[in-house]
Amino acid sequence: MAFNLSSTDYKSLYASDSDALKQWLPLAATVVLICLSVTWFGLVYQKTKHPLANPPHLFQLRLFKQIDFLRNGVEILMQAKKKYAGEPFRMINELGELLVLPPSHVQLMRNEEKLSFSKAILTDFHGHNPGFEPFGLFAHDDRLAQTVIRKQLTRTLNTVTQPLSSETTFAVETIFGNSPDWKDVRIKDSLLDLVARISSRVFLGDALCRNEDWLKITKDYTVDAFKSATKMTIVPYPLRFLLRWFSKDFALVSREYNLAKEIITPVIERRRELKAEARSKGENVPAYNDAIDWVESESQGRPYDPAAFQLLLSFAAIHTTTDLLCQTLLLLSNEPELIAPLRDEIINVLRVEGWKKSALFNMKLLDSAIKEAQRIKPNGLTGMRRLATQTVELSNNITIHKGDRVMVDATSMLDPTIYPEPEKFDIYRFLHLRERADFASKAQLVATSPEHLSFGHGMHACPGRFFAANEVKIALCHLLLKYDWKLSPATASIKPVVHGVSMVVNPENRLMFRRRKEEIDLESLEFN
Ligand code: HEM
Repeated sequence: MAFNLSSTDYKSLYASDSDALKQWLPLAATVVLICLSVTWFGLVYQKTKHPLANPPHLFQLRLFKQIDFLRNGVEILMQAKKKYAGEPFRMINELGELLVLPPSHVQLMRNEEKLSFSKAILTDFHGHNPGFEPFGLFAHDDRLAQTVIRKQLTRTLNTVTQPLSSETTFAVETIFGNSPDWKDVRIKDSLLDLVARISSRVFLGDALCRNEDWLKITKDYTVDAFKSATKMTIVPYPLRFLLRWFSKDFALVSREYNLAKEIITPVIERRRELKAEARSKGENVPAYNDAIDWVESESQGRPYDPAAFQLLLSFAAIHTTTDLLCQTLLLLSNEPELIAPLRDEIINVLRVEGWKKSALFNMKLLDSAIKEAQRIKPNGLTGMRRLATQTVELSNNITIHKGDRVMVDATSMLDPTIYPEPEKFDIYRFLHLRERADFASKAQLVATSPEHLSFGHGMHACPGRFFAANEVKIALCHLLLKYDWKLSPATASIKPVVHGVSMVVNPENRLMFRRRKEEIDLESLEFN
């Protein structure tokens, strides 16, 4: 999952809540002055020997470096990478201090149990606060969510193709309509709606996936939680408790969490009743093919928080998948001649195989195009976020101290020695790389490697990537066969919005589309 916000979100991040804080300013100023000196000395004289790439000036607040990083992160990272060639270095990013390991260290740290992804998320998203329960669940020792995704969702992927495709039919028609005339749309909004609807079909079943209140929460929670969490991070530690009481963003996150509970709890209670009733009558216990049921069975009666579980899925899945789908469609609309070979492949495969398990696997050019879209705009230039839960000695004498936040330099995805002409969107790139013995195992969309870190790598590599890959492919089958696409004249550039070293599709980008007659009826295809 990539944890990114749009430019609009960042603007409001620094704008709101100032009124409530004004009355606390005298106290704040005193505490800040004390923090300031402590922070500076703390930052510069660290226990670690790794150099700090962007140290604050004498008595400069770390907050200013964090804001500076949001604006100039790419430059700071690239200069540090050059200066400390191949060596680890520290950097102040928007969340605080970070140890950046060079790409050569990916294999050393990928399966290190003392480097925890979920604890990093728990810390960065302040998961102990009310409304932030999903992040607590994320980092729970029993790893319930990770297990449900690995054991249930991924293993039964072929059984969700049918609901995914059926819901895509409904969602695409609702969102894009059937007009043969060209229309213009802010594409990210439309695709966010599409992904929210079809993911919710699999996560919550058919009773809730068209519930507008839920659809709003599943889209908004991630953005609002991210905003509040970042705000919490940039406020000095001793003042954070004030945000909990006075921040409107915090109140919003709590409201969304409570509303999610109100929506989900009755459905779960009803299902539990129906199951108990069936058991008592000795009848077949009703089963549902969705994440509500999977987590019920995986938890084996242990108490867990269903709303937190669903919001965790929303957080991990909705914006990340939207960004990838949107990036792929933008790049294709920028060069519409690339759409024809993809359509041909989709038609040829579906005509022979229908929606059978192997069909999506056999759309190899589509797979390559999506992976290439992900490579050309990685979700960040650093990856594999980790928190050291204990001190770790990597085998090359690098010490990572307990409590260190660690990431890896992920710029390999744009490295011309690995990917010639890295700025070129070559939809055949990974298809051809499948034929190279040294790259064959790394060339599929779901494969992770040090050369392509968009889904991370190692023991914490994204467990939802198999589902995300299928979902993006199914969505593209519908979107490419049913519509023509081109850039809107209102879209001067499809460059992403960059904050720090994170990159997201520009939410202002617009596309034009018109209904075309699809060569095959996607609704009438066989599923088995
Ligand atoms: C294009 C879509 C997606 C992208 C780009 C993405 C990316 C990532 C990344 C980069 C990580 C961290 C991996 C690491 O650091 O090694 C991650 C972890 C994770 N992702 Fe995804 N993700 C996507 C979709 C999904 C979906 C659909 C789900 C759920 C169904 C999901 C669930 C998770 C979970 C639970 C983790 C934590 C794994 C752990 O704690 O070990 N992701 N994802």
